[in-house]
Amino acid sequence: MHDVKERPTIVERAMLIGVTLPDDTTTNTRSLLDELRELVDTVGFGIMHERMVAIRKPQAKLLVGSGKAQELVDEAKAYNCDVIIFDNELTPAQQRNWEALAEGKILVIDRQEVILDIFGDRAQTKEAVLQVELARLEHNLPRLKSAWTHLSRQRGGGSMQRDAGETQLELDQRMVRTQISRVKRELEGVIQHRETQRKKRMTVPVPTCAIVGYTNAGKSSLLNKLTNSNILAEDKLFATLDPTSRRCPLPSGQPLVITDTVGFVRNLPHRLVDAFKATLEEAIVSNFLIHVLDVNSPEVDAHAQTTLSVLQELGAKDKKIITVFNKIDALWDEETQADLSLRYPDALFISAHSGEGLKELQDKMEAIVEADFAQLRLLIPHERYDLVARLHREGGVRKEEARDDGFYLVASIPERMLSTVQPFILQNSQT
Ligand SMILES: Nc1nc2c(ncn2[C@@H]2O[C@H](COP(=O)(O)OP(=O)(O)OP(=O)(O)O)[C@@H](O)[C@H]2O)c(=O)[nH]1
Repeated sequence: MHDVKERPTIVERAMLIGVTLPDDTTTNTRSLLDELRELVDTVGFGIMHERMVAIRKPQAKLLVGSGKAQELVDEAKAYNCDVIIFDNELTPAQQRNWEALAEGKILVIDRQEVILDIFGDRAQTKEAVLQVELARLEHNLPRLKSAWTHLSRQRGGGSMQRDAGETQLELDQRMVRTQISRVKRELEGVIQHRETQRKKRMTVPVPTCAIVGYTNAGKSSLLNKLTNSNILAEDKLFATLDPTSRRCPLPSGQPLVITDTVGFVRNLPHRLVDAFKATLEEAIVSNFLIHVLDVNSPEVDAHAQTTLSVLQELGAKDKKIITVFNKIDALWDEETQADLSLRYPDALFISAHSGEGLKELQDKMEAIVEADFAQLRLLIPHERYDLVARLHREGGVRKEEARDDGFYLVASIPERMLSTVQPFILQNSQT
């Protein structure tokens, strides 16, 4: 777009603002800003000043009253801030009004934009990259008149001209709409490809589990720990898995595929829930979930709530969930554990670092797979009793039932034997 011009300074000095309403009882403002602070740190901005503001009623123009807004802008200037970041969501008009109030000298954004930026940096698969691009374009479209479009543009030193004429604005809007259509088309292709891959994977019904939870709870660490403790020879069957999915057989030899998912954050912008559907979709289609919580977080209940409500939005809340409180090695307050055990009676306490509690976790995982994975049943003819004997030797048979027409075995097939027994798998059999 030709209306991009150099911005004189690189944005790096930020003022954080959290606005609360009287009925805002979900969590206290201090912790709201704690989280925003972490997000802003992640994008590499220095935080010069923070303010929490309580208001009675949101104002359409600036969210807070004009007098208060002026006071906050003056503070931002006094602290030499280049950017004001709101924990609250701002409408495009409010964003413009704030920037006008700061005479175009201060960039005004909200946490959604910060999250978009972080997700943009983390997107790895082609689909995730496209999804983030789409979310960003849709976010920018109603803000085109604004002085700046995006943090990364900022950091690169460019920005969008504030005084673009109406015609130029319309041109820009059309261009963004065209880009949106292009990205959507590309996405359709990628999604179709993923579906085909997944169907291929489903032809051998191996149980799957997704690790979900708040950002920084230790999901990736847990996946690594579980995987390292179960080193397995290369298996071509799963060579096409998404990079975040790994084979992770249980100690009994029961095959299992575990997927790491994107970390949740409070008020995950809706367009980002869509954007990361690709990763989260693994949670929807998996057989069960491991919900990881940081035992040391003072906001652990709010985090649990956030994760469960996003799962609900995705239609995955009725799945079996194993709740684990991670980082028990770093817990200094024993009362916390006692209190959490009372409130989350089924939860386990683990440490992805020290390995504490992992055996219990794996036992629970085995129990769920055994109970739920009824479709992995084999019908083996009498004359192939050698195969049944081998399954026994390999520790793979949990239940065996002799039937008139053959042997009926339930679940727990060692991964190395999957291709051997595949012709005998009874798919979707509930009998
Ligand atoms: N003390 C301790 N620290 C842990 C443990 N597990 C993870 N951590 C630390 O917690 C931080 C976050 O861990 P990750 O595994 O990256 O967390 P995540 O949930 O995958 O984070 P996102 O990728 O942001 O969603 C890292 O600094 C880990 O070293 C644990 O059992 N004990």
